[in-house]
Amino acid sequence: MFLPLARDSCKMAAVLITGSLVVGIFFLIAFLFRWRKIDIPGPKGIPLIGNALQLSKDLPYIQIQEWAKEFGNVFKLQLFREEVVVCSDYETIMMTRSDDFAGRPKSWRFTLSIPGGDKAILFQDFNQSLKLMRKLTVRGLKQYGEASDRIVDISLESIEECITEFLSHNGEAFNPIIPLDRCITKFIMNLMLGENVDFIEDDFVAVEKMQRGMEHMAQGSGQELDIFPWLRHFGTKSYRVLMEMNKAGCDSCKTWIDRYRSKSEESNSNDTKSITTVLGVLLTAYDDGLIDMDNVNGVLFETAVAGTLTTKAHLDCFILLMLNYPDVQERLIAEIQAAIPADKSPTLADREKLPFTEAVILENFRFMSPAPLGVAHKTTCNTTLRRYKIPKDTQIWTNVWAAHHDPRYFTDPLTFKPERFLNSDGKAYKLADVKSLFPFGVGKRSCLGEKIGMDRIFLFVSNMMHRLRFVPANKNNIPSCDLKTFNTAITYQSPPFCLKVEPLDKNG
Ligand code: HEM
Repeated sequence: MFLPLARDSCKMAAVLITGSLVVGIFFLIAFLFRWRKIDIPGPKGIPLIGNALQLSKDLPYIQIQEWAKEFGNVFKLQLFREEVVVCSDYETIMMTRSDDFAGRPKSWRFTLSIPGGDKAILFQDFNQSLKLMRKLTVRGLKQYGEASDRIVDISLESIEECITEFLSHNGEAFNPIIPLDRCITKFIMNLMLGENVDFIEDDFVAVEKMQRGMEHMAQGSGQELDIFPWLRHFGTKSYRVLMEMNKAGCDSCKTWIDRYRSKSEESNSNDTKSITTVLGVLLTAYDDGLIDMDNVNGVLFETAVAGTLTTKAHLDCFILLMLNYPDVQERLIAEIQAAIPADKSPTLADREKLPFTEAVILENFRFMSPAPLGVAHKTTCNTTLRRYKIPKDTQIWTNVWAAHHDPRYFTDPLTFKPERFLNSDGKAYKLADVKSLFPFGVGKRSCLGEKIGMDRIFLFVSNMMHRLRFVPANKNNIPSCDLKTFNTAITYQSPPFCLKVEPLDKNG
């Protein structure tokens, strides 16, 4: 009685299992191939992987510029399951300024590794919470009015320390990157915590760890978690590394908050909770129940990283440019020495007197484009770009480097030529006037540290060139400022190099 029934059930089970497997495989293939949904031309990729392996890891912006020549200034890349729309010229990039393009794609590797995940700014999607976090951070950075003088003071203090360290080598060769890094990090720490909270060696080590972690991820480490987020449930090695990064970041943020709070209590006042520090503003919002600790940690982490890596890339390149273009350096020195007395330090009020200095800074921004591919955006609704329909949630990349090297806007674009930013009266253009130059991004997600970044770079360049001259350690082997020799990971990192400095006396 039971035997035929058992055989039937076995058959039934076999049919069900096979059927489920077939359906499962079908859905898996459909999921992996994700049938093309955006009708835009682009380079042909290989099944499953798309163009991921064709995209140069070190020079993606140059590779993308080459594809743009073949497929146009709006084209599509397929990166595993993800379709990415790339904009490669000034006009198209300007079209992405609207709210339609102000989202951020979800990146699991960044979300997992950053304290607060995507609840801060850089990786948060376009929503009310982002607007609040941007507003609070801008208030904390306080870049205007009297607070701007404070930024100059703390900036000059860290630059002075860097100059002293450079000069302490007494004409011997040294690697400038560590003192430079320290100068930039100390400034950002002061902005975040206030000058009352001491900057200690551990802070420098912590920020450096955060920077390295971000660079590794930007270069692809943990990428498989973006493609297959479910892998995180299996505790893979990448996942564990990202979680360690997250923990280290949270520990540093906690230390900073504890130090800040105890300084507040020590002085028995609200002095350190002043609205002119990023952490002060965030903690007030936290205490008022407007935001949670993930928001606070996330902004601390992002300010520490976004505020240092980009400035460092720019200044690192500036030093290399001075070694490679000694005529430009001599003209800079001559301008600064003539305009600023030897016993004074250049300040922001001296900008008008230093047009060539301003032009060198703009040309450095154009020449190197510190974030050559910007930071990926995402469409917030179904929209259009030129003649193409772009669905909601599509990733958008902007090739800022290509736009900054477009011969229609910048003649002889591969040459470093600061004069291009001087008008016929010898005055420098302002960044806001040069529409085709946008190193800080465009639209609703543009950099909120733009003013601080610009002021700080001006103070660094003018004060350095007021006090010293950069000289190659070996005149027959000058370190290259060719970006092809640099690592690219959101921003650049030059290979290590050495130089000498000469102090400038009153006559330069
Ligand atoms: C040379 C200096 C700097 C450069 C070239 C630079 C460049 C950029 C770029 C290209 C973006 C992406 C814009 C986009 O998505 O369209 C960005 C975003 C951002 N930057 Fe900067 N940055 C600099 C300095 C700073 C500083 C000093 C801070 C903070 C103190 C800062 C904080 C941020 C933040 C929080 C974002 C995210 C904005 C958002 O997603 O809404 N940056 N920056």
